[in-house]
Amino acid sequence: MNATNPPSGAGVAGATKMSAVWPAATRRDAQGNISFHGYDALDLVQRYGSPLYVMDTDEVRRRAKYFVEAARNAFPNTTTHVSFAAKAFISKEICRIVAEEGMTIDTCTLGEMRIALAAGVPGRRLVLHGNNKTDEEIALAIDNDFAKIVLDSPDEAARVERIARAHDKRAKVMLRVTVGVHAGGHEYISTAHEDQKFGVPLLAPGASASVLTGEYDRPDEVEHASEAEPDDAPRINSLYAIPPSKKDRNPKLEAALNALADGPAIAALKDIRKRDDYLELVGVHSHIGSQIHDADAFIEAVGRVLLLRKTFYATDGYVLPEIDLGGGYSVPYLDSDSSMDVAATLRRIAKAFTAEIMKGLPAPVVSFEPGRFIVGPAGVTLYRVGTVKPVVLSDGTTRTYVSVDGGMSDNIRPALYGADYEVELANRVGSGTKMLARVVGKHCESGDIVVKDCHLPADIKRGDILAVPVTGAYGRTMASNYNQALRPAVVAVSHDGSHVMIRRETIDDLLGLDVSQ
Ligand SMILES: Cc1ncc(COP(=O)(O)O)c(C=O)c1O
Ligand SMILES: N[C@@H](CCCC[NH3+])C(=O)O
Repeated sequence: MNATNPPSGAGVAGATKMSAVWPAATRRDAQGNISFHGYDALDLVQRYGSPLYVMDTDEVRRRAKYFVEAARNAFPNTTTHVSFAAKAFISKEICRIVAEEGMTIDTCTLGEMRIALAAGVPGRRLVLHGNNKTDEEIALAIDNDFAKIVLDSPDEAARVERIARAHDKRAKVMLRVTVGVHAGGHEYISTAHEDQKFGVPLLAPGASASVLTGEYDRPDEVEHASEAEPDDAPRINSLYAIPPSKKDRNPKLEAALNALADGPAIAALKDIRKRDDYLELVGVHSHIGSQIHDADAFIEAVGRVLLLRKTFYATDGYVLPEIDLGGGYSVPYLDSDSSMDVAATLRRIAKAFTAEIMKGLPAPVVSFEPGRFIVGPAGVTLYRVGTVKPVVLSDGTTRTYVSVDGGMSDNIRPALYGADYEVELANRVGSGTKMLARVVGKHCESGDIVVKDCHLPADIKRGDILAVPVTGAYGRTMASNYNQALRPAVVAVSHDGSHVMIRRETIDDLLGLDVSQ
């Protein structure tokens, strides 16, 4: 690797560890310099320019390993797959790192597919998602024998079948379902309620989701459940291997399975099965949202997916080999945020595979698709301070607007979701009492905020370096050229050195796109 400035911060006397929202190898020395694996923020900016995304690749590796092992430990008796959601961050180097740690990679556009393939990740370790895939994307996935193509709407099966037939291949497909669980950090990142664009609903319009909620393992209790009185001939023929007596039937489970049997998801699964020559149905997929803190939402979702699997076995005798439970695992952005215990959450998910819901069926392969959890906390953005402007507020207090050389073009999350971040002066110890400040970008929007409310040293000045942690996910990948800003470089830092992972855009890049005469 291409080592740059000699490590300083981590080794020097007085260097202290930062809070939990910073990559583990971040330190601050007695002079106030923040460093990553010993590489000072100021030196990195001087060498690679500003703004600068810093990606701690050791941290990415550590987090990938952690998730893969947590999944394996939570499900000791079945195969688990963990796929990295490349929409959170993608570069060839990150693809290689997560692949080395045993992950597959989830892509959803031609660009993501081509980068992952260019990294040398074989198609059989790639997944294709997307609610509006092009024929070209589908063809590339089929050509490269992708591990799965996740069908997002009922009509997609016919399209994929047609393209598979043209390539004389059998495509491995999953169906993405919307399980009706509302979860996630913001309305825009919640994906499993009915009124949005992803997936196929489980239940027919008007059917109440309450039929899918609750326990199925307590026949004594459910026997008295008035909404679920068993009728004489259960429609779900193969729910019971041997028809039981009325008293041994599980009316709540039957009600759930009957409702699912009438829903769009089962209809779509049946349709896929009809195309068996060219489509191999490998499972169902559920992703309920992103930045989810509440483990209960995952538990509710997995219960519904398992009920769907059971229903399809009962109606069609087909055992769906795999269930993919998507991503969405939250990370703390602020020192005051609690952090999700992912290993404990995965163990709780495993417990949702109750005896009654699994009865008569082999355990499926269980898959996950974390994005933010793997890369979010591994990234820090460095900015140079420009204009510093105190503004007197209507209550007489002062807020100081600290403008930096980036903004919503390198991190859209505050503007899009109202996301909050921590920020630290990274190149010296400030003096004076801390002042109320707002870190803003250089774009022509008043919503161009980097950190909405923070306290910064009163002597903050032009040329200082600010560091904003937890920007490794959905920063670079959602960056734009608004105001013709040049998207910043991504620099990898690790125990092994620092080097450019993605180069900074140049004015020539911009001019090169404008082909008008
Ligand atoms: C289908 C799918 N899988 C995985 C992810 C990754 O989500 P996260 O980064 O929250 O783990 C997303 C994004 O929300 C997604 O849409
Ligand atoms: N882009 C979002 C999350 C959505 C993830 C993709 N389904 C974020 O920055 O938090």
